[in-house]
Amino acid sequence: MMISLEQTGKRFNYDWIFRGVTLSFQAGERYAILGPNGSGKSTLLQVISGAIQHNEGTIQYSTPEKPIAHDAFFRYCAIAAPYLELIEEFTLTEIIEFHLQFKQFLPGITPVMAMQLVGLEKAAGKQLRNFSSGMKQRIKLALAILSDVPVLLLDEPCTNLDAAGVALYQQLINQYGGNRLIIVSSNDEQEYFMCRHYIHITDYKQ
Ligand SMILES: Nc1ncnc2c1ncn2[C@@H]1O[C@H](COP(=O)(O)OP(=O)(O)OP(=O)(O)O)[C@@H](O)[C@H]1O
Repeated sequence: MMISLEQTGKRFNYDWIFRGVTLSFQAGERYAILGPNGSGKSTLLQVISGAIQHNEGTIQYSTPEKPIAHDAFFRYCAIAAPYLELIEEFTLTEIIEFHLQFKQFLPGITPVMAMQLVGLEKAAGKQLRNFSSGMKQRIKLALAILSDVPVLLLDEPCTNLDAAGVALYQQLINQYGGNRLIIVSSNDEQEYFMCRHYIHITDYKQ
């Protein structure tokens, strides 16, 4: 999967958050979107995901075989982000079952394994409303990283994680990141440790 932005810009009301973004995200590569609080990292990631509409320029998604329509891209990507809420009424087992109605796990990964990989197997029957914020973040990461999709979009992936949680995140990426396109929005090196390409959002302020 390749994602190409050409002179892409996003504004809220009269404020341009970024303009003139011309970038190509290549299959198998790992990118970090960097910048201070409020600079627009998360907005750029959401524009890339198609969750919010850009105001100028273009975004194109393609595989080596064919272009991917904007309204089909969601099938090819998994997202973990602070603003994406889990359904609090579900138990951990139920949220995994629900997730698997839309996305498959990587080959060989079972729901029980997914829980074990993030240290939550004992909480299988517990309602998510009773999980701590760090436990919820572990679930979001497992659901995203273990999904069998070619693109991972991670917004501040270590939000609410303690040191053990950060280590788990890094282990999940190392073990299951594979040859996928990964884009991380972050200002914490522990979150983008695996990235070789850096995008500084402040380069796109006009
Ligand atoms: N829906 C919206 N309406 C108006 N302004 C918005 C909206 N969403 C974001 N913004 C503004 O866009 C700017 C960029 O926000 P964004 O969340 O992308 O920053 P960020 O770099 O991810 O910040 P942080 O590091 O704090 O997460 C901020 O000034 C924010 O207030």
